[in-house]
Amino acid sequence: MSLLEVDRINTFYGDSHILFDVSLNVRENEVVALLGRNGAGKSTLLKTIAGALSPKSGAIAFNGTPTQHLPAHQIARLGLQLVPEERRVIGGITVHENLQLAAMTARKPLSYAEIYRTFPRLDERRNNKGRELSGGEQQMVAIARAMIRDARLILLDEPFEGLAPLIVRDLMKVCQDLARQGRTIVVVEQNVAAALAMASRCYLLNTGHVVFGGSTAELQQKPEIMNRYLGAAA
Ligand SMILES: Nc1ncnc2c1ncn2[C@@H]1O[C@H](COP(=O)(O)OP(=O)(O)OP(=O)(O)O)[C@@H](O)[C@H]1O
Repeated sequence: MSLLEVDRINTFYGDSHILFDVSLNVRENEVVALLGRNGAGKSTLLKTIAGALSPKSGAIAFNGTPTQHLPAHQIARLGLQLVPEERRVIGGITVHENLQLAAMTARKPLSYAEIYRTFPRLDERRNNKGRELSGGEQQMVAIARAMIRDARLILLDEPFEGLAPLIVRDLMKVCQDLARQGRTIVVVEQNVAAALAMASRCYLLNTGHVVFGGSTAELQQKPEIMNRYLGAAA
């Protein structure tokens, strides 16, 4: 059974129709990439899955539970966490306090030791304020917050944006380790090479339609699709 099943959803902003009959599925322990040009609808799709937006039609099931009519906080409690593009690390409190805040809203929080084992850099910086962190460290806090809430499925919206290549490499490894430890990841990323390197499957969106769904190896063997829908980014 799939951990996440999205079946022909249609999402609107007011009168603007953004997602058209979008379907996808994600199995446990996978890293799945969502690719597409700016404005293709990738963030809208993540927000719809996380319950921040409600689809006008279609169905979403997380771990067998229909979620398309549930509010975001209830979906989060089922074990699905969205790490938004803007990261939302609180600048005036320390790294550890940011994690404590996340743990407070968890049903069964993970131990801090486990988080700091995954992110030794955050252990070193645990007493630093959020605003003192680099972009990469802030992204680590954002992912660590989803982890501490013991999320089974983590949706990452452009996690590598603005980060140096070495940090991107470290974060890619963390994401793959999380999948090996039993978590599942859906990642939206403009850095197509990084996304394809860490994911086993991918979906390609174009103006709100899924135009490809399959293994990353399969996509890489179709340069015409890569060029047509990803252009220079590929
Ligand atoms: N709050 C909003 N209100 C109205 N339209 C929106 C809103 N947010 C996004 N859109 C529109 O929805 C479409 C899809 O945007 P979305 O952010 O999902 O794309 P994306 O693939 O994630 O692109 P990007 O990489 O630029 O974030 C775009 O045409 C965008 O202008």
